[in-house]
Amino acid sequence: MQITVWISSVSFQAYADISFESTCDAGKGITDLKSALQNIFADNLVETKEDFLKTFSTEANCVKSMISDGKIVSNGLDEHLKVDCSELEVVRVKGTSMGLLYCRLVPLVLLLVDGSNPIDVTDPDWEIYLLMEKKSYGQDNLQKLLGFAALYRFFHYPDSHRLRLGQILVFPPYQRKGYGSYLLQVITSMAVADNVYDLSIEEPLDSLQHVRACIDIPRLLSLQAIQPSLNSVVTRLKEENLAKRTQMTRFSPPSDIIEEVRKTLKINKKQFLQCWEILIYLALGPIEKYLENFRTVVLDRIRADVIGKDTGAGGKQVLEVPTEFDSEVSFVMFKTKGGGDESKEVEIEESDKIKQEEQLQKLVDERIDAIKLVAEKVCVKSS
Ligand SMILES: CC(=O)SCCNC(=O)CCNC(=O)[C@H](O)C(C)(C)COP(=O)(O)OP(=O)(O)OC[C@H]1O[C@@H](n2cnc3c(N)ncnc32)[C@H](O)[C@@H]1OP(=O)(O)O
Repeated sequence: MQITVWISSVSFQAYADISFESTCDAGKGITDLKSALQNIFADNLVETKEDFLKTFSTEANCVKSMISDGKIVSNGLDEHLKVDCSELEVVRVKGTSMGLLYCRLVPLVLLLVDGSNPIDVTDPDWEIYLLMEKKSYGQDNLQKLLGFAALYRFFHYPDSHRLRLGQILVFPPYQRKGYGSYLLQVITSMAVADNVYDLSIEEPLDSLQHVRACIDIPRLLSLQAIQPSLNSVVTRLKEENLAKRTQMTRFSPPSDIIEEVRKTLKINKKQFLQCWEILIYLALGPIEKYLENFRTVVLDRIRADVIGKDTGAGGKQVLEVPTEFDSEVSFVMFKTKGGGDESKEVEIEESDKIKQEEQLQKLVDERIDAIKLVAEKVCVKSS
């Protein structure tokens, strides 16, 4: 059996072409493909190929009409971009028009955004940002939708808002051409212009985190306020030998700098701490001489994040332990020797310690690889 699903890049309606040589019950009943497809595509599934083909003309202007009350938010962006932004436009839509359009995009969210659930289109605090290509094709002044991002606006006491990006998708034919970076840059600039409290991203995948860091690092590099703290960390790392340290050292930025970064660039603390490591890496360049010290900084931070959490209660401690499997379900429970809060000593087998240390080292390697990728990209951009 072969199932080919066609999705129109004009109307986002779909047609499923199902072909098979024969049917065979084998006592288990015949799988109801229609309801399985319906769960994903809902009303977007067109019954016949003929009707599907017709939608290319009947629905040619559907996106345009659904976003007619949208607001263009991309004007005035002047960053270095891989794409020609004169042909692009980001349009913000909310309310009913957003709901109508988003319902057409839900199948793509379910199929292409890992672990994502559709947003609640009846909640007025959701807004979507559509990445449109303005180019006209021949006589037709079609607007092509290349991707979108869904953002939630939270109230922040007493008089501000926080923006949280819940979903971003650049449609497969347009991925890795710089469109995702463009869309995220527009959203970032808008967060600054609107003076929101901060901009965060809900459980970003590594690929998105990379794009985000490539945007935030140049912005941070041009913020003078962070330089003195960064220089003092870098000087210490160049002068000290951390292999001889007697206790874990944190090289985090001071809290007033974290606050300044949030206020000026709308980068939240979690993201700034991620970027801080990349900034240190860049400032240590050429890194080879200081790589061991840098590894120690990353190791200590990861160790504190993963193991340092004091979750003990009633003599028990639950430690998150990274594994090859789903990180959310990987943990170990220890019982403290004293049975009370006063004792933090845990009964931990020597072999477990070795395993844990290996896993930590693996996380450090992965993190340093990710940092290198961003550093290379940022250096190419600025040269
Ligand atoms: C909160 C969430 O929504 S998390 C889920 C994020 N969304 C998804 O995963 C859906 C599928 N993916 C996408 O829609 C897109 O690939 C996005 C949104 C992640 C990025 O958009 P793109 O237009 O592809 O990004 P762009 O072309 O600007 O890429 C910038 C860099 O990111 C890196 N990158 C992009 N995709 C990937 C990937 N899948 N794996 C590793 N690196 C990647 C590349 O290094 C790329 O640039 P380079 O090739 O020039 O080095």
